[in-house]
Amino acid sequence: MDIRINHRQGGFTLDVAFRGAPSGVTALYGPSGAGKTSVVNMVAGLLKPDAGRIAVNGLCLFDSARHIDLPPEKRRIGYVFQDGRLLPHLSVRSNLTYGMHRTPARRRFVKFDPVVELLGIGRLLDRRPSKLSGGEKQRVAIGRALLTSPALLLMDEPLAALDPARKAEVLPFVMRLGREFAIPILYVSHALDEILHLAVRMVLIQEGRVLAEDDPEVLLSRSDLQSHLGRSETESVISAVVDEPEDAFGLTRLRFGGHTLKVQQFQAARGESVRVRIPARQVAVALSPPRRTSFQNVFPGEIREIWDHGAPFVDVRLDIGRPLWARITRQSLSELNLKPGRPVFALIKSVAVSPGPSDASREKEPSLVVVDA
Ligand SMILES: Nc1ncnc2c1ncn2[C@@H]1O[C@H](COP(=O)(O)OP(=O)(O)OP(=O)(O)O)[C@@H](O)[C@H]1O
Repeated sequence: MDIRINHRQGGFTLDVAFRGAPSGVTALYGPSGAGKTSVVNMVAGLLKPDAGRIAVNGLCLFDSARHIDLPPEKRRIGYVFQDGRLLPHLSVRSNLTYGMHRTPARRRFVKFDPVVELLGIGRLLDRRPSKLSGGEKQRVAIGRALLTSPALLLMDEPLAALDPARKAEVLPFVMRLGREFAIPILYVSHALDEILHLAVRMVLIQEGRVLAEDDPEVLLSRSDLQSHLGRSETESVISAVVDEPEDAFGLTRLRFGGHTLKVQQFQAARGESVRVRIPARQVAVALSPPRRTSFQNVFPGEIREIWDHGAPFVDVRLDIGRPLWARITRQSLSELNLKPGRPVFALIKSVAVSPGPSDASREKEPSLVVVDA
């Protein structure tokens, strides 16, 4: 993706540029009113930018300098809206084929049966949308968009209208999309949980501007972005792989950057990719390797940054091969004389594990599992 947009609407100015990931999910994340839907509508061709360029997979959709502005139906884009927008008078099957027949047969690379199977909607084909649950409607809407064989799938908060149970029902299907179809997905959300399940890349947008674009793991480790992430507490996100689903002590062992992280056993397959979320308050710091301790996870590292946000505690960013935040009191900071560059040991207590976006083996519900070790 090559997206560069300048646009004014009322008192709001949009001035964004980002590239996104060539495949998998790129998340557009930001607070309400940041301009996310406007960006997606401009990529879809529903709203015309004042200036800029929008290209996807080598196809130029809009270029103000070259006077290119393809109409929506020529853009090869699938759009999944928050509210599904199925055609009420048509069956599920006809809603699906309606999308398919919009694309000429020679350009169709997404086939009906695999989509129906992937989304688990085979038994719904003869029903009308009014006889579907919210989660089922969204799965059909995703199927309809996919069956247009798009070069890019736009998903604007596709889970936002669903209750937590329906959200958990649909999320695994979206996860599978990203890895089973080589179609890049631009996914709008203001739920970090969703992004950590799905996104290989994250574009942080605020007040019509891109603040940063990177792997979510990297963005979430940056202290300068913490106040823009809408999180109530500092935490680190580390990608890891399941090394041993159940060891001799009934723990699951995860591997990242040469380290082994032991967590309470959860259902996982060896080699599965996961994202581990570690709240800063679950990490302690020691100057020497603690002996005879109940902490299972102790990693050597170095202090990189001390982030003082004016509270009785400070957040310390460690480098243990990956960035890791620890929350300590001001008293500990002073007594241990902690400073950037100082070698230390990180003691991790509790973490939460969720399936990562690149994992192709997991079919289970991806709710976060909170585990202690
Ligand atoms: N037609 C319009 N005319 C004038 N201003 C508009 C118009 N449409 C949207 N805006 C303004 O543009 C800004 C960006 O809106 P947009 O819907 O793109 O944000 P968003 O990040 O998608 O928000 P949300 O998460 O609430 O959907 C907002 O300040 C909005 O009020």
